[in-house]
Amino acid sequence: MFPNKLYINGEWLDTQEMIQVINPATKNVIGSTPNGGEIEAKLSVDAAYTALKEWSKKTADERSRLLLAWHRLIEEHRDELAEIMTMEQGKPFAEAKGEIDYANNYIAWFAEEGKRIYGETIPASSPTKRIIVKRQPVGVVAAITPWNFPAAMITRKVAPALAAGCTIVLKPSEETPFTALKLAEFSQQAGIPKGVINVVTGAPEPIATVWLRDDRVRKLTFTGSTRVGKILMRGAADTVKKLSLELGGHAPLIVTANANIDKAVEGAISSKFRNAGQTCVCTNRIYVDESIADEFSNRLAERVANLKVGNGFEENVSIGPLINDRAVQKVMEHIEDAVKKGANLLAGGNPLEKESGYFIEPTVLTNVTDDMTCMYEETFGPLAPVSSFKTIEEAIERANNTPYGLAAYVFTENINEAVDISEALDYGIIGLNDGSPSAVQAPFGGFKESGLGREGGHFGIEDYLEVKYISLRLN
Ligand SMILES: NC(=O)c1ccc[n+]([C@@H]2O[C@H](COP(=O)([O-])OP(=O)(O)OC[C@H]3O[C@@H](n4cnc5c(N)ncnc54)[C@H](O)[C@@H]3O)[C@@H](O)[C@H]2O)c1
Ligand SMILES: O=C[C@H](O)CS(=O)(=O)O
Repeated sequence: MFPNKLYINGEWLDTQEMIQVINPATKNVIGSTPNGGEIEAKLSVDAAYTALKEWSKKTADERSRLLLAWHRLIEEHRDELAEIMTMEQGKPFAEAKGEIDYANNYIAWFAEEGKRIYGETIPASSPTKRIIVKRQPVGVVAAITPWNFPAAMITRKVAPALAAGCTIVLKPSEETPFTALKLAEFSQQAGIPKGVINVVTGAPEPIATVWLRDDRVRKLTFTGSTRVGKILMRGAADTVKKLSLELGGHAPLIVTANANIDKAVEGAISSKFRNAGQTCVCTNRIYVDESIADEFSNRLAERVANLKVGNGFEENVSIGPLINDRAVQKVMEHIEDAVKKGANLLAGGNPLEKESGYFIEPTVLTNVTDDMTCMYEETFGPLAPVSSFKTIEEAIERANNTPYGLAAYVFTENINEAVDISEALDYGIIGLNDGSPSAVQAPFGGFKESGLGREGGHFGIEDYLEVKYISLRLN
């Protein structure tokens, strides 16, 4: 079930050292993958660079047909892929199936988008000149991805890269390598030629160092923490690589006095507790108008208390385990810090010894103030801190007071208020009465220290293209 070899140049390779993979719901070892290093990292660039010439010369139709063949295999094996994902990442099986569909929709979207890489002609100032603008593939792309979306964060990069005519070397998270390797297996079965996609599992630093230093790698695309994003940004400078960075977030959710409270509660549940609160766009702090703060908090706590926590394969489980012990500790530190500073615990608040997995109760805190760690540090767990505000201006100022700028949420039934607040928030993604804004058609990405560039939609292929113009002088 679990692929346990690297995928380089169409070959499945072993290494002497292996890295164990744990099921976070049981802490059992479910398999292991090669601990690839410098040698494998260089081999992967050799393969991608060799494959680039043929792959970039294929027509957009040819590349599209191969991407759609890959899409069909993923569709056929959706449940198998979802089972692997729940085993290695922990999310509920239904969420895992949803992620496979979401990931696969990126492949379908970019299989078509590759056919719309248009150029243009520009009127020249001389009658004997013509100016022709072309977009061409960047070249070899290095991709490094996180554990929280083991499929979607990969296809959101691989699909546009291949559609644009690039080839790619990919390092998935050491926590969740199997989904990536299984996707690679299906890409091979789909007929995507050797060297176009290469997957190197292993410790991140040695692999990234080789890729950053290799000037044949012309672009780095990274999804993960802002801390690591900054390390990679510095490393990419030496060879001036193009960069796409999808980094951390700290989403505010604003509920005004004009909100539909039931809609706001459901929006808070979906934006906060998806993937046990382990998404980059999860609500991290909730600001509620003081006139409805108690009513909102009590309804939210009532819903949260009914969320079932457990192994992702159990029926009706909404909250799976966190990815590891450090993640549980971080959430507990945020809860303890807030309570010590005066927050009230309205629901949850404890680790759960279920099957000895990394479980924690979904938690609601009220009477929260901005000096509490959870109000400025990414929690990345099922903790909903609620703070009240007096004026809309105050809410906007507090919501924008962060180095992050990925997602924000606004709940109000007043259209003028909705537009005013949405336009004043410094975030790349605004959920307006919508707790689940992510969509393959839309330009996903953030302001400030949440990243550079956009993934998804027609914006998402631009970052894999170079623009050149040809100045033609006629006789
Ligand atoms: N903006 C987005 O689209 C998005 C999506 C998912 C996750 N994230 C963010 O990712 C974080 C959680 O994911 P994570 O824990 O996997 O993040 P992480 O930064 O710890 O790891 C991400 C990837 O980087 C690798 N890595 C770690 N240290 C590295 C180094 N020194 N050099 C090179 N690579 C290194 C890891 O092996 C992994 O593959 C959160 O901050 C979350 O907000 C952002
Ligand atoms: O964790 C960040 C992902 O981008 C989540 S999603 O795209 O909103 O599903």
